[in-house]
Amino acid sequence: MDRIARLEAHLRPIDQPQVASIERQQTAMSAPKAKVAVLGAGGGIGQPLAMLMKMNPLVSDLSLYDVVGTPGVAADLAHIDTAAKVTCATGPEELSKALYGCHLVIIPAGVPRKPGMTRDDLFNINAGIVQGLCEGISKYCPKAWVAIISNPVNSTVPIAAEVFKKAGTYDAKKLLGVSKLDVCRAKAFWAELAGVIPAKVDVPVVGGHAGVTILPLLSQATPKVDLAKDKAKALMERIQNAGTEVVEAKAGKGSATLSMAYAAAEFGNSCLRAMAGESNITECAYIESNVTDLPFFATKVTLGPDGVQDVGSLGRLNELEQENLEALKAELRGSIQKGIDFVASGKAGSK
Ligand SMILES: NC(=O)C1=CN([C@@H]2O[C@H](COP(=O)(O)OP(=O)(O)OC[C@H]3O[C@@H](n4cnc5c(N)ncnc54)[C@H](O)[C@@H]3O)[C@@H](O)[C@H]2O)C=CC1
Ligand SMILES: O=C([O-])CC(=O)C(=O)O
Repeated sequence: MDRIARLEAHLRPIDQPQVASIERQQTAMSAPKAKVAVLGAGGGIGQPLAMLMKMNPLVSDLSLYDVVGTPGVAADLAHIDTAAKVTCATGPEELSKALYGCHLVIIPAGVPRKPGMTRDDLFNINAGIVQGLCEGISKYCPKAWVAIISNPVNSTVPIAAEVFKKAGTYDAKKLLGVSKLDVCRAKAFWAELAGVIPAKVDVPVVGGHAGVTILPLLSQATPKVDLAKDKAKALMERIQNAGTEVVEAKAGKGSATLSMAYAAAEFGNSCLRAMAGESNITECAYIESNVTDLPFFATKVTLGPDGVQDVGSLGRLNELEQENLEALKAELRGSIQKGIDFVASGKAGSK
């Protein structure tokens, strides 16, 4: 190769993948550093969620925790050439290591449904798991935002609140039940109906995260689609039963994992963007609320640097939605109380 050819080779413009990789690294370098923990990282949701968080440039440290299987997931993810540094911890004696210094903790730990079960049937196992993990959070990262995926969300979020209250670390603005998958489903189904791409769709979903407590506000969906009452009712029921649709299709092999991982990664990204000071970040989330007479309720919220900044109102409901709102209250109230009573009873010992 002569001198000119060597010089040309040296000056050859870098290719697209290289540019993308450099841009990712630059974004990550200029972004605030966030440590994110996934508790239940070895599971059906935990693994793809951990991968999606590994790809998020706002994450500097990704902490993977589970009672089993974490080293394999961590070794695997550590070979992805993104900036987030992966660490892993296994079992309660390593929980402190997993949580120390975390800004955001996402919890998909616990058992999933099998066909024929309700989410509430998971309470007996998952309530204690969430309680134990939240006791750890109150000790090792009491200022972290906490996003709870473990079912039954209608009860596990009140459980977390009670644990934090007992420990004196409760900040209602930073405790978020992840109901985003209901919004993803509502958007996917509405987009099909409206004949547009889901990115152009908005559908608020309020209430809770189980059966009839899931209340999609189709009258407020955009773009507008004129739906007869029976069609709107059928679509509302499809959204309410969408989790069961997946449980049945998986026929005993668990519940939604990939769509949930996607929803949680998007939700986590919103939390990190808000934490970093970006404004106008909105999500639907199940939080402590005074929008209704129930102590916890999912609505649209605006996230700010310190957690929930504004809680959206319900807006105008049509007759069908108003009927459903009244109908869901008894079940949701019962699930909330069940969570509160569980912690008060001291049934699950602290770890
Ligand atoms: N909020 C929502 O929209 C959704 C919630 N879920 C819920 O998410 C939970 C997890 O579902 P999958 O990932 O499919 O279940 P999975 O069984 O595949 O994974 C759960 C993981 O949690 C781990 N785990 C159990 N006890 C633990 C503890 N004490 N500390 C840390 N990790 C622990 C298990 O070892 C396992 O790796 C279930 O409760 C499910 O109902 C599922 C889909 C949607
Ligand atoms: O249905 C389940 O058990 C899991 C879940 O919460 C969902 O997919 O919405």
